[in-house]
Amino acid sequence: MKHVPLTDLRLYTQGSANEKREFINIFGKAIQEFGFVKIEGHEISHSLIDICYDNFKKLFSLSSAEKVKYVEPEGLGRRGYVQFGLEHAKNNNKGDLKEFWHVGRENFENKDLELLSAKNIWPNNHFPKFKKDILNLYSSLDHMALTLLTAMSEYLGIPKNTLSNMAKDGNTVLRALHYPPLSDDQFKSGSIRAAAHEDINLMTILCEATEGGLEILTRQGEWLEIQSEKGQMVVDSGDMLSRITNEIIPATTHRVINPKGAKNVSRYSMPFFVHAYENCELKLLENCISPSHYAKFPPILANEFLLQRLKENGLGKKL
Ligand SMILES: O=C(O)CCC(=O)C(=O)O
Ligand SMILES: [Fe+2]
Repeated sequence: MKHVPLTDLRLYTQGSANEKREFINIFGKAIQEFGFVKIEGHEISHSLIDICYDNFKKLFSLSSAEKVKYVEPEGLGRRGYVQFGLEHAKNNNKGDLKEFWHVGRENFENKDLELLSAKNIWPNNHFPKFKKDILNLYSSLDHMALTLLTAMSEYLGIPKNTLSNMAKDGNTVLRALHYPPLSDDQFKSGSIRAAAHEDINLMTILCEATEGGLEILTRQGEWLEIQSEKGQMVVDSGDMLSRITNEIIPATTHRVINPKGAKNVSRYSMPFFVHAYENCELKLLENCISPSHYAKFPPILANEFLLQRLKENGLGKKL
């Protein structure tokens, strides 16, 4: 397969029983066997995505001195601004050529989880509509994520709300990324925009990026570019889903390469990292159990797993 499979979410949300089954199979198989899938027919408006990109472009164009005012005091980068070059892929000490901003959940059904959650950091009042626009996109993506996790549970043959219940009130983050144009020195440094990595979370939904550069490592070991097209979301699964499914749904390695030649412009992207709620126990799903895997994947709380992984990515240090 040389192309990322494409499917239409309306088959699942509005289709007949057969169409629902068709979606579940295409979606599940694509994630399991290919690693990534493109989804059209979702309800997230293109104009909302554009509005959010405009907001973030303005934010990233502030001076560094202004932006560092929005760094999370604990230095974990869970919310607010994370400086250029700070995050790196696990087992890679070269910082990625990117800066980013994280927005977390504001509306919780379970108030205990709200108390546990890191608080969002909002830019000052030069950005009057920022919060409203971004939270609007957050809740649309959250809704889509719960639908996709329901379909994934059906694919795995487990009760259909198993995965969506884990992500309800989840510690999910919208990440807005800015990859600035690169200097000659940066080109020569050997760093790339985002080095090869797997996502930490259950599932990631990527809004279409403003430029190309995203590549996935196919199961045959080749890098394959993913073009994002208008109206399509790109979806992949992360380490948390891999862990609880006993690697039946592996996390797929991907990266963002540097622009080639003269096309040295900024790239913006907005992945939505779907996480389990903070004190959710990540344990092997019932029908994925094989006794020999318990030693490899002992149960762990979602937040503990996240903190462990953030540190491995260079984000655990106090600044
Ligand atoms: O910028 C992109 O298209 C992907 C970013 C990514 O993989 C990540 O931040 O985990
Ligand atoms: Fe990623």
